Amino acid sequence: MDKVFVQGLEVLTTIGVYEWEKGIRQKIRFDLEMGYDNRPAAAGDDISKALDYAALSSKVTAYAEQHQVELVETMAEQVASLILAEFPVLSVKVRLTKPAAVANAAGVGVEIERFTQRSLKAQSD
Ligand SMILES: Nc1nc2c(c(=O)[nH]1)N=C([C@H](O)[C@@H](O)CO)CN2
Repeated sequence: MDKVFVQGLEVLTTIGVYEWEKGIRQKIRFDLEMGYDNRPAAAGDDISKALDYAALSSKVTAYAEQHQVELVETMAEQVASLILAEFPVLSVKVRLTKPAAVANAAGVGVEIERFTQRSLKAQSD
């Protein structure tokens, strides 16, 4: 399957399980990978047939800035749902890194992958 990706999208938001985290904004980083058929866009050199990674990045940034949660798991799941609902993708992989959460670690976080019913059916046919 073709992919469109967004690497290292940084967002400042309020996220964390501890009380001290609920009154500050921390940097989180998204690496996103979407399953999408790139051939129609390439055939016509046509942005209207492409998955617009700039529009997708803006949506994810606005969502993450405006929604406060405790767990990185929750934010990753919500962003995956947002992308599947608002863009015509077949699948989405969301890797969410919290770069400053754990001393002596370059980053911690989660990675999830979710599929549309359409792509699951195509895989089983
Ligand atoms: N699996 C997770 N573990 C932890 C999370 C999390 O979101 N998922 N969050 C924290 C704290 O908020 C931490 O990031 C603060 O340093 C701890 N463990």
